[in-house]
Amino acid sequence: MGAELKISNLSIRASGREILKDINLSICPGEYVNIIGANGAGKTTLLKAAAGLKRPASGKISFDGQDIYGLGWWKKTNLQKRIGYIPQSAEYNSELPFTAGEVAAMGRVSARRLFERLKSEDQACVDEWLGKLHIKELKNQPFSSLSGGEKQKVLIARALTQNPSLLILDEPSANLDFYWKKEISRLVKDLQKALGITVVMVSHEISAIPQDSDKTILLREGALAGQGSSEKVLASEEFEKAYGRRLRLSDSQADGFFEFPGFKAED
Ligand SMILES: Nc1ncnc2c1ncn2[C@@H]1O[C@H](COP(=O)(O)OP(=O)(O)OP(=O)(O)O)[C@@H](O)[C@H]1O
Repeated sequence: MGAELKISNLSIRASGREILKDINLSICPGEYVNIIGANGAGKTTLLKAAAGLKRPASGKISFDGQDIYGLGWWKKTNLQKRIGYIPQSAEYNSELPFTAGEVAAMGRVSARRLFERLKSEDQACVDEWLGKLHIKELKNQPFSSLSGGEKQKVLIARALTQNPSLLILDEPSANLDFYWKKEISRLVKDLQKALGITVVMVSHEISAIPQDSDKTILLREGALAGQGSSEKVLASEEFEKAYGRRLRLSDSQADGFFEFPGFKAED
């Protein structure tokens, strides 16, 4: 079952600067939400705050009605176990000497106490997800030797073995080729449908936004510049202000994703 996320009057400061300004958002259980915005708009900061990793200067983030930053550390840590967070690829150390199976199994560690050995059912859970993501044959391969798309799948497996009710992904398609960009988004969309989990994904690629997403959120210079259906947000004046380019949606695409060729830049 997906989690509900409510963000009220959220402001975040760093180095004396306000990098998120008075953000108000409501994400319903089981929704698939895209976050877009130009470089530096505040997308990663928003995701980190939602994952319990960046304390607000003011405002509140509620996860299923619980104020994340109002909880004591024990309750907060337990709540965070229900959040699968996949950071930007630049933030994980791909040279770590682990196999793909070991990285995926890290998600199960959160279900156990520190230093407690994983049980056979944990291993079965890891195998199950590696199988569902079609990467079982990579289990004993060093993580560092995997391709970008394979690494992303392993990190998704790690998040899913945690059995999350909220999956947060920060540009999972970055540095991936055209095929993998869509493949990762399609995979996450299928998982959201099948498991009913809430998904919040930052994407720089319009072609990685599924047309049947529930909502797209546009950030500009740390502020909320738009939210609603993807069609509405991508065709909005606010989008033009954020990206300096106006897009007009033309025919929808047969494969269920927006395509750059599906947009026509207006002169
Ligand atoms: N710890 C910090 N100290 C100072 N400034 C920060 C800090 N963290 C983030 N910022 C600034 O806040 C702004 C938003 O950063 P953030 O990483 O959230 O943007 P983003 O929208 O995810 O960008 P990108 O698309 O480039 O990944 C940027 O200008 C960044 O330099």
